[in-house]
Amino acid sequence: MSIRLHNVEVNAPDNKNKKLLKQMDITLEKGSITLLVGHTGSGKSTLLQVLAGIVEPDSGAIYLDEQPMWHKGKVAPSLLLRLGLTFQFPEQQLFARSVEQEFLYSLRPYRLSAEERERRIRAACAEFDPDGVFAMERSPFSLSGGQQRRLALATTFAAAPDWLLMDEPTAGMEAAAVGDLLRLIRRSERPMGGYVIATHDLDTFLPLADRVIVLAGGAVAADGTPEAVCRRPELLQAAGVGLPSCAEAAQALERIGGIVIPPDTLTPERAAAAIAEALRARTSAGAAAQPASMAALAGAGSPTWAAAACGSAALAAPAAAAPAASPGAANAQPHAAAPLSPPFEANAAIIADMPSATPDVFRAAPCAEASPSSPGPSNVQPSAADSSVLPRAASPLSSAGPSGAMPSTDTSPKSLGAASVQAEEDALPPRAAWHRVDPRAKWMLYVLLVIAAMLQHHWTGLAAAAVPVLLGFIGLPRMVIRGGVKVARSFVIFMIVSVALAGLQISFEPSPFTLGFDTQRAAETVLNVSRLLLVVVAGYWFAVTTPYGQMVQGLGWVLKYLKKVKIPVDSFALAVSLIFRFLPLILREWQRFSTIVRARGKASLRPGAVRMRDIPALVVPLLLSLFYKAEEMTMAMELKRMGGQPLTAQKHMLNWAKRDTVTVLAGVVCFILLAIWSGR
Ligand SMILES: Nc1ncnc2c1ncn2[C@@H]1O[C@H](COP(=O)(O)OP(=O)(O)OP(=O)(O)O)[C@@H](O)[C@H]1O
Repeated sequence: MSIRLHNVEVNAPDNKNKKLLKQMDITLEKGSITLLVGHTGSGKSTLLQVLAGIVEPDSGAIYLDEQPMWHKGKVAPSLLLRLGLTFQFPEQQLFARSVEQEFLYSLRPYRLSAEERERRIRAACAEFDPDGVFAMERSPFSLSGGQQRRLALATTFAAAPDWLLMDEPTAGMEAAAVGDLLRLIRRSERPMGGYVIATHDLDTFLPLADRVIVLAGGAVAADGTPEAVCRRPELLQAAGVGLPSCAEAAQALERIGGIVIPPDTLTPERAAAAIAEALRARTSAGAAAQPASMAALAGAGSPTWAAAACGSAALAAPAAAAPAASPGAANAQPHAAAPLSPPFEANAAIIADMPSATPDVFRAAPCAEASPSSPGPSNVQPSAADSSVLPRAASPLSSAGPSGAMPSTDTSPKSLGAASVQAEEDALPPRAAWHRVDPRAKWMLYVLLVIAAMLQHHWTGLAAAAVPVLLGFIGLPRMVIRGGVKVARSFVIFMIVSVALAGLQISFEPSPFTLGFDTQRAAETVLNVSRLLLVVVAGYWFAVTTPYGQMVQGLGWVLKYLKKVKIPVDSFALAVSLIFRFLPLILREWQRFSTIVRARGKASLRPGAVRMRDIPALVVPLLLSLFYKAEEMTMAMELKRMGGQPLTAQKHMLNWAKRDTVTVLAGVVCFILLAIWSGR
């Protein structure tokens, strides 16, 4: 079973001109372990969410076993059941009242027998909870961060999906837990799918992987075996990834000790073997510079594994340097004499084709090193030794067809640098014009429009009052407008219930009782509640166009005149601004829960939707988030006051401009017109 992405592109939800993923053409073959690496913000999590059927591509298509994943904005549950995603932060995916409920929520879509469920929970706990902290009745929120990460992994592993997609699985985990996870991945057979792991932890995962996809600015910058990618350290560095420790140590060894070993010895054991072999070759060639090299190596604080590997061979080496006389010693030439030993030149040439080549190129690379025609010794990059050191599944790349081809992106370090600068520019949030307006002007506009709306007693007046409010949303990101529609939709349900109750007439005479509906009273209620709806929409506009700090300052400024007459306005300002701040928070929490329901509950829903039956479960995490946020805000407020400057006095941060005067004047004109209208 394969996952295939064909020309997949994903736009930022709030800015369709910003591409989070560009032209992704990737095939992940079954049995494979693929790493997604890249600078922070390069698109790893987004790609994982696309693979998991959580984010729908804006263009292109994704196939699971050649079946299109998305159909009319949804993914079929049968496909979702084959995909398991662990999120970057465990708190993004845990929500239940107890550890047991977490497991049951993940396993429910699989409709297992009670015994099988029990067996899987026990097996997962045995793997991920060696200390026995997962008491079934315990709240997941009482676990430490690392324990939460283990629980998140345990619930996903218990579901045993074909494809395990893990976002930074080792973040916040101690070494022992990382070791447990690696053992589990190595041990598990995965005939139907594979692993895709987004990570910055190259040391841990490179030795395990079959394939590494390097992302930069939302595009594939390099794609190949771990060894092939390590042989192009400049690509990794240009993509902002950094090098695994072994590759760094190999560079240091060459720089300081003049000892060349391949940069793709991915484990300490392989690196040590390569160093020992290089030293043996040098000794046998009569080279004499080793003691000096070793002293330099030790003085430079090189990794202890390198020093240990050099150990006795170094002491036995002759004192005088000698040119590499035999072909077997070619790899031991000092860097100054030969910047790249012959095998490295060969590799560089092969991998220089990487961007436009198929993954076959990367498979070919290790073989090229061992080619009999190669002037270098086979011990430089022991491809045969690779498999003996780290047994792994047959490389999925060996069967990669044209669909696995990499996009013909220019991945020279220079262009990657340019791509990351471009990506940073793209990442700047779109500045809606309203964000630049002084919050005091927005407060005044808001108050004027709300009072004008409340003055209206007829539908025409209310419709006229709605016009300036709705005009305020022009130019705001689509995501914000969608959020507003959601708020309004919930309010409309409240309206329908209110109107139905207001119009309902129950009379008990004559007996038993008669049921009627007073349309006039219902119509009055519709008008009243619609006025309220307009106030809510205006409040939402104000909240989404005003950063929190500005809102508090603006409100403080409005209220400071009351303060002069000894009215305590600080707490009022805080309370009002918190209410505004919580609206977007609730929307965000809703989005998070929708993601959990689709990823863990395997619900075939459109992004942003939540099943009715999951709503009770949403209440607890929502309240918790609100409490956390409130606590954070309280602390921030306290800190701000520590300088002895109350919030309401921060007027100097605000800057009144001509556009603010125009905004207030426009509000005054609207207010006067609407007030006249309401009096007709
Ligand atoms: N909902 C969103 N709206 C706008 N931009 C977004 C959204 N989600 C992600 N992005 C942007 O998309 C880019 C890729 O984000 P993503 O989380 O995929 O990166 P990443 O490689 O996983 O980063 P990290 O290593 O820090 O987790 C970032 O620039 C991020 O700011």
